[in-house]
Amino acid sequence: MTSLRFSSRAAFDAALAALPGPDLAAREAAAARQAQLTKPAGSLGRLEEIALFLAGWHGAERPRIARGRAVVFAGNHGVAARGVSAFPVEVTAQMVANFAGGGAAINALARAAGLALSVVPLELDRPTADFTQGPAMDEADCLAALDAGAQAVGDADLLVLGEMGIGNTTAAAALAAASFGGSAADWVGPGTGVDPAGIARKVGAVDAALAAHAGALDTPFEILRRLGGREIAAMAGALLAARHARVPVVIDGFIGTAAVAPLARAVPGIVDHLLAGHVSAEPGHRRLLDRLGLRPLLALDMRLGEGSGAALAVGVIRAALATHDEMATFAEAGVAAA
Ligand SMILES: Cc1cc2ncn([C@H]3O[C@H](COP(=O)(O)O)[C@@H](O)[C@H]3O)c2cc1C
Ligand SMILES: O=C(O)c1cccnc1
Repeated sequence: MTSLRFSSRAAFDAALAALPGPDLAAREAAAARQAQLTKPAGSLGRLEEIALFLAGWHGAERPRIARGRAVVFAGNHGVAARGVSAFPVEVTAQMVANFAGGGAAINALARAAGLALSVVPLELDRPTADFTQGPAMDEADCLAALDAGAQAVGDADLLVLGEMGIGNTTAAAALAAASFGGSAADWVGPGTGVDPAGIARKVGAVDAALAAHAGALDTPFEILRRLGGREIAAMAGALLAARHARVPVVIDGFIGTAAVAPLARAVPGIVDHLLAGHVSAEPGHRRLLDRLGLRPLLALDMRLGEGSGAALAVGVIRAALATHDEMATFAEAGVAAA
């Protein structure tokens, strides 16, 4: 269980500055076991790396996922009023109702992956401010969202982070640009499917935001607060709290990855307990994963969000642990080693 609370900006900064690492002895023991399994060394490729990753964060030679959980955070964005999405803002709340009814893609994918699902709507009736005009959130708002994220980790032993928020690919592009530089056009993409005029409005919004906040985007907290949204800050809070509880996290698409960007710019090692579930079709996503040094597990041309690609990748993660746990060693099976 995580007990981390983001009661102040200083508490957030302190949590980011003191990240625990994995249990290296457990990781070593898992590597020693891998070397004895009945296969040429390295032949299971990244499945072997995933098993070692889980071993380190779970502190177990043979890690198991018993309490996998997907959490979908939802928030509304003032910048959506600038015509940056193909869909109206009402869809955020309507999709939250759909999640509750079990009818969204993430419901089906979480069930298929054996994940519990929680949905956390964050003040949908009170959109964040339009960040082209000023900060998206005040300090208390941003802290409340970070804290909602931390509380959602619960007793999960693998956490999938998802989001729902009409307009949030524009916020994600702004976060990526503020964290890693480049022009707005480098990070903006079609999102839900805007036309070229919509892309131009998105680029205009991101450029306006970068100009409006120039000189003030100097810390992870300020980047999140000024350019993020509640669901994005909640994902950041969740992954930071998960780190302190040594819970590995699977991130999803462009928006979920953008939540990591401000933290990683200041503390690159924040990505060490993360797996990138997939690379989405949103063009900025691959670029952002590259900047973070994360290699996606899947590439299926998905561009949905909700945690959908990350939930799908849990099947690969479970398979990696199954081989690690269930395969016989050379000695057990009487197979001649190299
Ligand atoms: C029905 C529907 C379900 C979704 N589920 C996730 N998203 C995705 O689309 C939104 C981001 O795209 P944009 O920035 O273009 O608004 C986010 O809510 C994201 O999760 C959805 C979008 C729609 C329309
Ligand atoms: O990359 C994503 O997750 C994504 C892309 C487009 C729209 N919603 C989400």
